[in-house]
Amino acid sequence: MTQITLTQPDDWHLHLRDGAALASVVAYTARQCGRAIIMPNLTPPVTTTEQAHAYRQRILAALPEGSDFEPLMTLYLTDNTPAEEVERAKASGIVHAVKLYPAGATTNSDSGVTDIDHCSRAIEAMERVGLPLLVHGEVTSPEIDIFDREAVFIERVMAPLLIRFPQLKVVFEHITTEDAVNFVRESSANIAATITAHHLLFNRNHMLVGGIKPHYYCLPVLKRERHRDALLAAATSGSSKFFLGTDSAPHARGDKESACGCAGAFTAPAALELYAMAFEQAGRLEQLEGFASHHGPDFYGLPRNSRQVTLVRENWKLPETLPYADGGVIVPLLAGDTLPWRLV
Ligand SMILES: NC(=O)N[C@@H](CC(=O)O)C(=O)O
Ligand SMILES: [Zn+2]
Ligand SMILES: [Zn+2]
Repeated sequence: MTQITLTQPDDWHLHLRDGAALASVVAYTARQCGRAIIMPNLTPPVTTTEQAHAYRQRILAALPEGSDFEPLMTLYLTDNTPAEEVERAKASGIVHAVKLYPAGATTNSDSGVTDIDHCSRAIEAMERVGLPLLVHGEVTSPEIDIFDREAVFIERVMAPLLIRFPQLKVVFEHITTEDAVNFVRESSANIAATITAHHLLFNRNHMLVGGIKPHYYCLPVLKRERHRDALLAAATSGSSKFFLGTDSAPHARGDKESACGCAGAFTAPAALELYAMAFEQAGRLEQLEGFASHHGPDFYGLPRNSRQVTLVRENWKLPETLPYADGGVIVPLLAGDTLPWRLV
């Protein structure tokens, strides 16, 4: 195959940041995707519909001239999110989901949920109005090994949550384990998952063998090959429960290449190309369109994009660095490497 034409994809999990950082990264996604679910973990986080409105305006203002990219906004769930805020969010038409970060689980999650029991009324409202809950699924207890945090979350938080709120729409975000794949497969149709390109392409050896490579460090952390295999099988299976969410998470080079480096892989500049590499590796390029462009909008109850995009088989080199906020630079994942597919 030398070229693939598919319905334009959307990114169902994206970090755009704010201010100068936003201005330096938004065009990469706008070039590839029709829409993206925008993560609310700013400092301070986006906890109200009013803040989501204002953030959406800043994103639109940062878009390249003529772009019709549509940011789909989310609210950051806290211990104190009132049910009324959920209703306001749904009524706004611009907020498409609410994001659960367990407090302390990941970048900018300090205001996250300390105990999901504090959120019962808000979650009950989401279930009632049909606003999906997006979940960073890791426990944060210090005694739980970082490689086990997703599996333990399923048992302690996710499974009980779904029993308590059987109609709630849930996206298990950026899943990284065979445990999560099986859990989502066996759950009802209102439970889906996003999978990143980096978790489809890499295991923890890529991050740790031959020297520690901070650009591969993200949360949930890369797991062993057995888990990557399960993720690749799920993504390429044709199941509508699995769809594209890059979790592209920009951090300045100095914040990654550091004695205490930030979690997050910056994949937006070559997102679709990276997914194509993974699907080709599985011998399932024909399943890319469903995963990238159909399953997400179908789950969210939105129309599929009407435009098409084309990938051509053509080697191109990802730049070593790209300009970032305040005169700094950012290093995309696979910087300096040659990729076999290129979006035209
Ligand atoms: N994935 C990451 O490693 N980092 C994300 C946060 C997140 O999605 O958990 C970020 O905002 O930098
Ligand atoms: Zn996360
Ligand atoms: Zn994320």
